Amino acid sequence: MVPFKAPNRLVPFLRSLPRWRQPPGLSLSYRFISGASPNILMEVVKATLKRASAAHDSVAIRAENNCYSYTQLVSTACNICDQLCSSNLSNTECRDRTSLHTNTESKNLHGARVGILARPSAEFVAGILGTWLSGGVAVPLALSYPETELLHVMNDSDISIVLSTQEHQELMEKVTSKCSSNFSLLPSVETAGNEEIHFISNMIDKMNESRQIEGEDPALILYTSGTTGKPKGVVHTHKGILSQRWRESYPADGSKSDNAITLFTGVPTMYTRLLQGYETMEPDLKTASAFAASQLRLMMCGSSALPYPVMKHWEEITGHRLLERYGMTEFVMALSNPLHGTRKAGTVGQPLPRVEVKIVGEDGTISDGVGELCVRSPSQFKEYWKQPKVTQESFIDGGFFKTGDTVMVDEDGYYIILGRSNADIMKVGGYKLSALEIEAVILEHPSVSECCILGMQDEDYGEVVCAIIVPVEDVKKVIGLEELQKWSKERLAPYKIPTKLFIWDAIPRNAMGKVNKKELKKLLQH
Ligand SMILES: Nc1ncnc2c1ncn2[C@@H]1O[C@H](COP(=O)(O)OP(=O)(O)OP(=O)(O)O)[C@@H](O)[C@H]1O
Repeated sequence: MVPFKAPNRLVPFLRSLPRWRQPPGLSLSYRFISGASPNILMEVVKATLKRASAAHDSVAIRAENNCYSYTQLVSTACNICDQLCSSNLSNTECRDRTSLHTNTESKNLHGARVGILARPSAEFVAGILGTWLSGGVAVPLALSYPETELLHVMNDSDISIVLSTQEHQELMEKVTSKCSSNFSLLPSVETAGNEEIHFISNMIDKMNESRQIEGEDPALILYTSGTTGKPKGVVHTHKGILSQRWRESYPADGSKSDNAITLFTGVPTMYTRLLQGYETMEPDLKTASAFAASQLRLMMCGSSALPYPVMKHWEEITGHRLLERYGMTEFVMALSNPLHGTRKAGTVGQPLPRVEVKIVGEDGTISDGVGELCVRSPSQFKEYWKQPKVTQESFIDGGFFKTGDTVMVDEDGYYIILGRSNADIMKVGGYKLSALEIEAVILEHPSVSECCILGMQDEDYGEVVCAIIVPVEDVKKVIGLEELQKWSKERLAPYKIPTKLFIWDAIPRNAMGKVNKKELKKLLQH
């Protein structure tokens, strides 16, 4: 459980990266400059540059046992910017290819898309910064994507150039050649000298004068996980990213060193895997791992429902009650259990500051019961890339985004995610059932390791409740349908009890550890 290295003070732009870009192994520290006006060139980049200038030696990123200073990060980003602006981009109006060092304003990719494929590393962060410096729009590419998925994202977002590291060079050269984009190696982040420090302060002056990029301009295109269909490109603006800036929430009381790792965030599958790893450890390693985890300030979880047994087990071992929250690629975070106060299992807490929510019933009216969650937030995306119709259909009056998730609010005002309206809400003989509710109950069974509930088509009932179960390893007796029904009967209403059961070795999951239920249904129905 120990090997994760997590951010202690997060640089805000990293918060905007997809969660598969923030796994264990990457940590960074941050002290941010506040009070900047929101409508000038790339506030996040500027703040990082300022930080580099004011405290060039302080650690910006820790990854894979190395520390990288702000100066190292920024000077590499500047090199990348140079590299991008001097590359021969086929579909980019790169007006001027003069050196960035001599003329910042004339260098601009004018919103050309730059794909970035690299492990979570200083190079990845420098790639994002360098892209923004050059006036490009960053499109992070998932390492786990097979070639077809990469091609979908690259063609869809019309990527001009892909930045990647040597280890992925062969693959990416092949893929880029198939979609007529260019390939370029990301330089490694290395030590910078005093000249660079001088250069950085010049850069800040130049950027302060510049008005090339406005807050409303696209900064990032994040592709959704593709749990419910082909991944869509979610366009985030510079202004939207800025609105996620973390305040100085970590008190500078000297109780922790600057380099202390204090925070970890993961998806439920990561915690499940960490717990599985923990179970196989020798006692000494178990103790050391549990202690190290207990020293963190905060541990969070999101992206799909956190099974209660995982939450409970994690708390028993590390002392951390996981803070569960709810977000989407489209607006990053919206609902969260509190930092201080009660973290209620099975809920995702309440709206974060400046986030407004509505629950809309099937008849389109505002409901205080069960309905679709609609969200309006300052960190909201601008549009789906090249999908104006889908974008338009995704909002209701007043600019509230339709999440497609069915929710309800409990007696304390905490939100409960009942699931994706089109995949997790089953219609069984006139009842509407939440697959997530049933999964949560079955996961409590001691011989169940993973569970997925699906509504399978049925002539009589419309749908019937079907369970796919992965048994815990070395279980003496694999659970059968009879035992499953007995367990469920004591905990669920009769119409929620599964009537079909599949026992599998593993449940297929995407890069985010999520199950594509639509695909699974198709598979099972054939
Ligand atoms: N804490 C949570 N509990 C339950 N579900 C969650 C939680 N956090 C996020 N989700 C689910 O994840 C969804 C957002 O995921 P994301 O933006 O990564 O794309 P995706 O929905 O998985 O993929 P796609 O949009 O391509 O189908 C939410 O709409 C919600 O269904």
